Amino acid sequence: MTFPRSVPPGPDPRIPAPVPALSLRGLAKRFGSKIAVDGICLEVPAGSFYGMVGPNGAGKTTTLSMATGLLRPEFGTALVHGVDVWQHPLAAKKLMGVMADGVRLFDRLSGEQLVSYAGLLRGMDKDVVASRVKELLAALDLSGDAGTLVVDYSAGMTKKIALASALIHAPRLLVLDEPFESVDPVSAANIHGILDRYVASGGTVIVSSHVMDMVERMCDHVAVVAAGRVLAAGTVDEVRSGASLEDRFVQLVGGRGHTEGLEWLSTF
Ligand SMILES: Nc1ncnc2c1ncn2[C@@H]1O[C@H](COP(=O)(O)OP(=O)(O)OP(=O)(O)O)[C@@H](O)[C@H]1O
Repeated sequence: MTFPRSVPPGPDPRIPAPVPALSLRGLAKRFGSKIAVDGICLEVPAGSFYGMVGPNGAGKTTTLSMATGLLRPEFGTALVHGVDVWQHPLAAKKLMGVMADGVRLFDRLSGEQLVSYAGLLRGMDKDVVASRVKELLAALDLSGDAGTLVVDYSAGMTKKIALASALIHAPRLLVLDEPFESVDPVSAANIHGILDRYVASGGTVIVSSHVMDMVERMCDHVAVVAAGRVLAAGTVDEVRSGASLEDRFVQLVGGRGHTEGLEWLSTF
């Protein structure tokens, strides 16, 4: 008599593994003697809402800049949906929408002109660009300031117009460095809604943020980065492992700084 053989656990080898939206392999960057990014490896699953958190100077912006073709890595590779960002930058950039932190916009254009320019630069039809610009400005509550020069926008408005420019070509992957900084709560909720819908329809979002609470509410995956390395990465539940993300973050990153030596602050 023969017994049926038990099926070994694990993925079916006949089904190819899904290609991650972003795959970082050993990315590294030094500025002088400062190691900003120390061989970061990260897989961002397609269709995920991925948060990258870390203390000031952790290497988040440097990592995202290397991942999106803005800063050449010293070592390592970045693949967007399997396309090497540094070997095939045009193909990779077609798949991405990027809102970088601290990169200057063409701020002598009006908001409407800037977003239109972003669409036309990507070879989009001008009528499609015009209708999408209108919809994006309305969704981000910027219709009333469509004709205002970006140089005269507030910090939050500038974030929103940069986001509109990143969305205009309907990319498969959105990389947003600090998208909520300076943005008011109503606009933040609007942006959150837009991003949720985008992820629900199959897009992937990566956001860097310092706001743990927001990342915990918004993201399904998170990576904690410090000193240019990934300390923990996975689903939000895996990373926080029963604690709040903020507590887990403090635990991983090494606790709060000491405040001794500031006695003079209470001598007024
Ligand atoms: N252009 C540069 N020249 C010299 N050092 C740099 C440069 N850019 C970044 N660094 C250094 O690299 C390290 C990582 O900086 P990075 O901006 O990537 O951190 P971050 O995690 O984005 O920080 P924050 O949360 O404060 O924005 C820091 O020590 C920073 O001083």
